[in-house]
Amino acid sequence: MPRVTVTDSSLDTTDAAAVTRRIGSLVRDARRHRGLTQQQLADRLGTSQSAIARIEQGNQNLTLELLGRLSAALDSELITLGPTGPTHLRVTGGRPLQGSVTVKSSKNAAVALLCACLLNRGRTTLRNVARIVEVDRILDVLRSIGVSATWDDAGRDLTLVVPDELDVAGIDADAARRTRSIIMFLGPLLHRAEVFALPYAGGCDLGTRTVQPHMIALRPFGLDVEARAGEYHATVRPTGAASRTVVLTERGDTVTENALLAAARTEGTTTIRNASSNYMVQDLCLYLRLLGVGIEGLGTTTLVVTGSTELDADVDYTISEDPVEAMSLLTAGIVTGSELTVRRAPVDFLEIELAVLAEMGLRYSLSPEYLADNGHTRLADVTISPSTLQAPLDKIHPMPFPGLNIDNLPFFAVIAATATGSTLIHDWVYDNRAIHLSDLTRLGADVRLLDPHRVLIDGPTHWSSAEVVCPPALRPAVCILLAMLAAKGTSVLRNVDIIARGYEHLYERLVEMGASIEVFRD
Ligand SMILES: CC(=O)N[C@H]1[C@@H](OP(=O)(O)OP(=O)(O)OC[C@H]2O[C@@H](n3ccc(=O)[nH]c3=O)[C@H](O)[C@@H]2O)O[C@H](CO)[C@@H](O)[C@@H]1O
Ligand SMILES: C=C(OP(=O)(O)O)C(=O)O
Repeated sequence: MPRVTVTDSSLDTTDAAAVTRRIGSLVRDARRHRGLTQQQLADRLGTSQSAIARIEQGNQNLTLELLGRLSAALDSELITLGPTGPTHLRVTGGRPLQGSVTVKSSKNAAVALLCACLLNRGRTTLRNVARIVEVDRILDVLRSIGVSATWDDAGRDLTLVVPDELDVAGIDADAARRTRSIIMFLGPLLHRAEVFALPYAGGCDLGTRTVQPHMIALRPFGLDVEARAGEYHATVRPTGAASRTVVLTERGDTVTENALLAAARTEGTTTIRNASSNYMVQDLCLYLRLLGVGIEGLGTTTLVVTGSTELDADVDYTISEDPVEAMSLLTAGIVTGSELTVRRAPVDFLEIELAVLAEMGLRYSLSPEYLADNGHTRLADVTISPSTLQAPLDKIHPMPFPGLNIDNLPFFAVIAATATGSTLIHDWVYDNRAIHLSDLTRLGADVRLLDPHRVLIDGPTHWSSAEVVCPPALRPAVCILLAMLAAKGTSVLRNVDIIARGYEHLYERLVEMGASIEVFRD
């Protein structure tokens, strides 16, 4: 959440009216972020709606006392004295978890759908949106170009309305540069402007992640992109073709989504070959169908899209459950030897993972399947029991869906460390993700990096507590936390802010299942 930071020097020089206006806009953003109306915030403060309106417009003198009450009412620090430090965790492990936990909706579908709303002239309501930093970053970017985004009172459903004219030049470049998903603005924006610029895409530190497949995929739609001075400079020259075939050079998830977003508002038929059929792509296809886009081949590697230049529908879409969250929660239970139920697990996208775990000796049962609220994705409750695990005979490696999900691969490292024998984990996809797994040695695991893509893990591990700085990558960071839950004694995980990029209330939910995790700052 943005906040005003007051230092001695800024107090001397800052124009008071400008600060009041800035705080007013922070109050408005924080209120909307919490899904509150002005009246609801006024009720919390015991004041009137018109007083809140004045504060938000920067027309109200603000005392420190009032700021404190506003911060408390919004559960958000609006003003800080000096820079705030990073967040750390103190984890006392070595005890089993118990009970049940419900999987939240996926980060990766949420970001795709937030980009997709740019195609719709009507209202988009996304339901069951995960409250994670990655969503906030895309929302910051969308709002900066003029999109209205409002949370409902419970803060779960998000309504997006896109204006006729977007202010692409006013884009919040800071927020944009911190997410890779900004690359998915190319597909929708190519319908809106002939020339535009976007900041370079960022994201986790996983080594080089190419954007070239996106450029190749969007060329048949007339998009030409030149990367210079930290920006993608896009030029669009409509091709006039009645139909087109896009052959993806990589079966990537976001590149498939970009091609879908471009095809959705392009008249005629687009055939996308070597398409990813992963979970976020399926969520996106289901949403686009609600907008009136024809899509055949859902769940396969050939998608045939019948687009329309005008997409104007008021739609509600409920984002499906996150297979990577489900895998994270299952891993928490497995490595702590727990009896635990993970509810609403999208088994559609966990089948290989569960089959590998069964081979390793995991005892688990599945409830009868039921459908997610999107009416499509198969869910089940997975109950795991304490099990003695053996290393698998073959290496564990990811493949595009329906293979083992690359984002689930790091969790197999922690699980393999608890199993007897040697497990080879081969991450052929990312240059830098496997490297972060060697941090598990700090907690006693025998993890050998054979080369940047392969780690050999010998178990079982006698976990020991340690102090570790969080790796700068989301999944490996969570893996270290889960290993700390397995390790007897008190561990400290430093600089955990990255975890909030993709997980909502992870620590609180683990604590509800019996984990001992304390959040602290320096
Ligand atoms: C927002 C989002 O949805 N992010 C997901 C998406 O990122 P995203 O779609 O951005 O993934 P990338 O394009 O970075 O692809 C991941 C890596 O795999 C390589 N590659 C990919 C496909 C292929 O057929 N061949 C190949 O070599 C790419 O060169 C790259 O190095 O997909 C990744 C791979 O599933 C996931 O880790 C990310 O969580
Ligand atoms: C790599 C990941 O995401 P992103 O594409 O957002 O960096 C991830 O979710 O693990």
